[in-house]
Amino acid sequence: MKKVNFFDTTLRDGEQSAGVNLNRKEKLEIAKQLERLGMDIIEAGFPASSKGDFYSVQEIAKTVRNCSVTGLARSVKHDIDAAWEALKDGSEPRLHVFIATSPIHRQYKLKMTEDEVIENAVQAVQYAAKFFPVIQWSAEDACRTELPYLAKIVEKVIEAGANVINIPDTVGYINPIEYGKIFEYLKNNVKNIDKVILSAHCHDDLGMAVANSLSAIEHGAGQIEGTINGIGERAGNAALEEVAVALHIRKDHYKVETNIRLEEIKRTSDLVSKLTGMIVPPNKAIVGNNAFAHESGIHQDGVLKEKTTYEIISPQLVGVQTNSLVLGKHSGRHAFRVKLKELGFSLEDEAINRLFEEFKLLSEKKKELTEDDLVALVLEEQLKGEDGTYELISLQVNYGTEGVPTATVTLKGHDGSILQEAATGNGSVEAIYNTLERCMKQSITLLDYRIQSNSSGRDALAQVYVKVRVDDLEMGGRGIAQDVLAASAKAYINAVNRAILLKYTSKENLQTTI
Ligand SMILES: CC(=O)SCCNC(=O)CCNC(=O)[C@H](O)C(C)(C)COP(=O)(O)OP(=O)(O)OC[C@H]1O[C@@H](n2cnc3c(N)ncnc32)[C@H](O)[C@@H]1OP(=O)(O)O
Ligand SMILES: CC(C)C(=O)C(=O)O
Ligand SMILES: [Mg+2]
Repeated sequence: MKKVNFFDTTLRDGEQSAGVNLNRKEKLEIAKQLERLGMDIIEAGFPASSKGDFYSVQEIAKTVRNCSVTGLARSVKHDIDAAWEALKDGSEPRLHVFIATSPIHRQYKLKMTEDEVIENAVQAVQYAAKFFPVIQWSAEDACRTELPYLAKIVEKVIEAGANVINIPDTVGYINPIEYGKIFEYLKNNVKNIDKVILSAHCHDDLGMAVANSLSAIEHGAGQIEGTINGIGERAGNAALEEVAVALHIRKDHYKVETNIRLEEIKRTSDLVSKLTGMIVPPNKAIVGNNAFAHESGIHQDGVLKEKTTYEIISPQLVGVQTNSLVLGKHSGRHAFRVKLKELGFSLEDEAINRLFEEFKLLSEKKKELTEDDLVALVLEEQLKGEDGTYELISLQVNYGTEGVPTATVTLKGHDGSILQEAATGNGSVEAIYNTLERCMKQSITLLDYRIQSNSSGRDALAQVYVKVRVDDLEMGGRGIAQDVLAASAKAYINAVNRAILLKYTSKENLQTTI
């Protein structure tokens, strides 16, 4: 099977992402991980561009031994000299020299004629060949270059000693069919093209970088350039992890192999994201947090019955521990039941059905329900199951910075009677507790009150723990609700109910602490 080389430019083109700046240590750490990932070539930087880049490239070239390390240079002696100095101690020093070939770049940027660009490119390659065993030459903006001219300059640089010819889509302009045609054209119109490796370097301005890279492979490219997570100048480069996994999953179609150790992908992505500060969108293919998450009931049911119904990539293949069934408003009973079991609850069907209804109601209010939310739901259900004396029917709190907080509570008593009271307090919680005390006609002392968010986010459930003394008995109670005041009321009622139960029914098995 034909082998395709992977050329990673996370540390060069990737670092050209607006706002990204990696120091030497960070670059080295990423380079080592790229080596573990099985990259064939690492473009470690642009040595002539700054002292920092020079020393980073040098250190990476000296450290990384299992892949070829390269550095970028313009077609000027100074850049090539700097690259040689930085790379000469590497295991396979390789130069990446480039010049723009498109009419727009020739005319406006370089201010050179067609012939001057060719002369410049040839001289640069000839000069570099004195030092470097391997030279990659790139036609910047190749995809907006006249094809006969592109073929002409490629032929000349091959003659001058280039070993790899890169056809970049510098501005992300091309589409897969057109890109394939460029490779075909060069194969048919350039002398000695079969003596070099053709390379693809795609940008994602129109969202086609990965598709274009795959098309290049179909049309003879032996090397693919890109970055981890697709970071890079403007909209970024082709995401190498996507190309690698596409080649693996669709081996039947592409029929090529690579050195990439797919199980290192997630780790590499996480590291690059952490060190560059470029956050991976949740829906990003392969490495996004949602890439292996199923939210809708029908999909979850399918995946539970047979993973391949909705998973073409196994998460473990790319180093993700497991897929996940995210419970939200689109989820169904199958996934709900499995999740509860995973959390250690063995519940009767009836309880599950009851909980599922509550879960659906809650999921209307909350985007995603976390495991903590589910535990809270079950515990809440279990609290309800206790044969308590009081049950909260309704709660109304009046609070304003200028007024006195007032609470109105309706409770159902042990005999089914409805109790309604109102009272004030220094704060809303105190007003609620004063009102409850009045409803319950007991002397209750609040000993402890703790509140915590059950998960993260604005819509997290509130969990309140209280400790009360009813007569001489101390008892803990817990309440969970979306609103902190409702959770506070529930916790208080729960504690009192437990104290009463313990006192009058001698339920020894009731826990006194929570
Ligand atoms: C498509 C790409 O990603 S190419 C790589 C882009 N990466 C970078 O530019 C990052 C690093 N760059 C830098 O640090 C700086 O641009 C440097 C150090 C390379 C050059 O800085 P300066 O000398 O101040 O030049 P500046 O960047 O303003 O302009 C670039 C010059 O290089 C010329 N140039 C651009 N590409 C090439 C090339 N391949 N070969 C020769 N000259 C080139 C431009 O025409 C311009 O020349 P001019 O000064 O005669 O007009
Ligand atoms: C330097 C070249 C290869 C480049 O990054 C581009 O053209 O996008
Ligand atoms: Mg680029």
